[in-house]
Amino acid sequence: MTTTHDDLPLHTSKPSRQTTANRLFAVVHSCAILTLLYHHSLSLLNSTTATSFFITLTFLVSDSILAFMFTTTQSFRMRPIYRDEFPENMKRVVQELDVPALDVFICPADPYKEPPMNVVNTALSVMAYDYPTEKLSVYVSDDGGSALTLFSFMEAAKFASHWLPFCRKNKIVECNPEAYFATDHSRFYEAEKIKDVYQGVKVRVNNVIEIGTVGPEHVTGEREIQAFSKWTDKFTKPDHPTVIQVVLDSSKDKDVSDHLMPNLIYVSREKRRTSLHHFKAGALNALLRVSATMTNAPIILTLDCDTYSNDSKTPHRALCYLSSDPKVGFVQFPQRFHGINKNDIYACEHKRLYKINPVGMDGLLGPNYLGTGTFFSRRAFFGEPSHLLPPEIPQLCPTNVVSNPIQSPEVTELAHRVAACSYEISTNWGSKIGVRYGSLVEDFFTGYRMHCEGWKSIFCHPTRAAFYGDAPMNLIDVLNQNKRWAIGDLEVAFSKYSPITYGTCVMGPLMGLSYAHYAFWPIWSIPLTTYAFLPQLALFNGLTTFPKVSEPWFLLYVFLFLGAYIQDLLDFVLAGGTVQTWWNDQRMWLIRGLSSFLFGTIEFFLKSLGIASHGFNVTSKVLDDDHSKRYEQGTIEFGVPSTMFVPLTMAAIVNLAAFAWGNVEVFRGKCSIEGVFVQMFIAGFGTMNSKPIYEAIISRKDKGRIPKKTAVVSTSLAFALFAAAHVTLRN
Ligand SMILES: O=c1ccn([C@@H]2O[C@H](COP(=O)(O)OP(=O)(O)O[C@H]3O[C@H](CO)[C@@H](O)[C@H](O)[C@H]3O)[C@@H](O)[C@H]2O)c(=O)[nH]1
Ligand SMILES: [Mn+2]
Repeated sequence: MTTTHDDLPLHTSKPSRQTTANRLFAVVHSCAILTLLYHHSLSLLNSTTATSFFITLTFLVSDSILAFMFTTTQSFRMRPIYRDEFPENMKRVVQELDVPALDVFICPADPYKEPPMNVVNTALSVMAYDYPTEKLSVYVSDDGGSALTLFSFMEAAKFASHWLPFCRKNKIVECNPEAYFATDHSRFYEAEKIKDVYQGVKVRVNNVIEIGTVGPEHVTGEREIQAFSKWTDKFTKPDHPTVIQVVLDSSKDKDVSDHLMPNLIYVSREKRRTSLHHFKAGALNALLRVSATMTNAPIILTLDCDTYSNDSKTPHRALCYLSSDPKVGFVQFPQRFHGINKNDIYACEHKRLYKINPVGMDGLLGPNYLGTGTFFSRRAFFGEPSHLLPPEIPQLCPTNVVSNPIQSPEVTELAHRVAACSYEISTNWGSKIGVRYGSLVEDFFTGYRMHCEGWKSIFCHPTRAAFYGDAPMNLIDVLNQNKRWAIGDLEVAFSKYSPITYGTCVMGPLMGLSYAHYAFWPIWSIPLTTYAFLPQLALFNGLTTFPKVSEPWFLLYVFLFLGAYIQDLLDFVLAGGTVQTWWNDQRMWLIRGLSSFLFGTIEFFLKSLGIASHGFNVTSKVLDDDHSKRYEQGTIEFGVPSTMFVPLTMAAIVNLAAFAWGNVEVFRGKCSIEGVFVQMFIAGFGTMNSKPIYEAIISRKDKGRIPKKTAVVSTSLAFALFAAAHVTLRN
């Protein structure tokens, strides 16, 4: 493929203008941190009582963790770069005949948490890519093993025969029908007609979902009967045979304008209770193999079931990079979300994770794999760039050319063989080939291992979002999702591939630190928990734990606090955020620290000791109306009783009590504001951040308030904590 034309560049890049300021600040802030740690060490040596020794030690440990996290964040600030790509040049340089084939993988897992109609829309949005149809195949891996999902796809295929020619003819860029019909579509006279067809599909699909089974009246053709015959009485989600159904075959299925349609293949890999199936990682590996037997496209796009395409030209953008450097293993688009409320109360936009940090890593070896919106070179799943690691059978090799039609008996037989749950036994799948097992954040771990093998990646973030997905819209969902991530991160942090040791040795310190930043993400919980309770409890017991306002050390604290917070704010605002969303973002960071990270860390260690086990809890993508309204208004939803809310509520109570107590003591002249200023400030800051919690306990009457049980347990535990502190701190 010819890709380099001097006068037609495919992409350019330029370093961020902030780089110099970032580096300077890193030096100054590091000096300040070192000074603080020195100060703590001195106090530790000079401590006279057991209590002051204990308190100083706790601050030393907490601040060392903050210092470590600060160091890891610097890796994102040393060499951020911005890229631009020119897909229109790509089109000029490469003949349509020469573009590589593209296999798209979509992974749904639960038809109730992930409405099939939305999954179908994701598929339709990519089937309508502005890409040669015969080169495009869409594979759906249904981990829910649900006939409802297959039924939805069969309906979708019929609708596709109207939708695809409509998009092509009218050059539609937003090809998710739901999103498209929600916008003004009056420009095209046939749009209304197609919308009716779409509504019909939606009604039929939602009916079937409501009833819960695909009744015989829906199964008419021979093909359908055969496909649904697999769902016998013995067929259950965790235990069932493989189902592979070619829903559309690009060699014969035509749309209403007599144009061929892309392949659409439904796969539900075999599952048995007796074998591990590795969640989404396993699903992706099954798709890697099944697709190899059918199309074996050199380019693969992986999508979560909710991530639909918002721009039909995206593949050409990705090709600008994939075709110009064989060492590029994947091109990552940012995760962006639709339907987030105005000030993003749950900080689900994850500006740092999905925008600021990837730009930083892009100047190094490239961003980490974010799980969705990623164009891979198939080759990257099979060993280092310079050394292909061949799979156990030649048909799965990325260089293999498939010669049989996708519905031929040979292909069908082989596809079933490689989708079997015993297939991976004593192979390299999951360890050296494909998506890697061993972490609940398979995306993070896999991208990391690829970078270690010498692959590069690219962060591609055009102004028009390439994809949109669903963010969790409920506090408990957010916390559970983040807890899953926390566990997965620690699995990487404490594996033999720990980024801090293995990673830094293989990829160099900056990449190693970038990955360490995520792998050790949950340890934020240690300093955050310390600062949420210790200064406050000390204040209650008349202990001063920070320098007086008049002491020079006080200025150090001011500098460190303001420096970190202002830099965070600036980064956030420069990346397009507002001050209000930033405030919510920092509050969610505190909330996660006291819930997801804390519980994730505990669960991880319990699991390491063999006491507990954990799985991939799929995030729900649906909301009821009542709750949706509260979400729109920006009210935090608690609602369900959960132990994860307990430390949060306790912290809210302790901070408020300490802040009030401090004020009383100062007013009564029992202590000087000079001495307790920092403690009062922290307690006041905690109180300010806890406002939604007080409301959720006291004034709210809706279903989203903190359940009585959680409130009572938290209050009792807060009292127990006061008592314990009284005994230990007052000596
Ligand atoms: O056993 C499973 C569990 C999940 N999924 C699918 O994986 C995707 C992501 O699941 P979701 O519940 O939406 O998790 P999130 O935390 O929102 O996902 C982020 O984090 C995951 C790792 O924890 C990555 O896999 C995702 O790509 C990334 O978007 C969805 O399409 C699921 O249907 C499966 O295919 N099989
Ligand atoms: Mn998701």
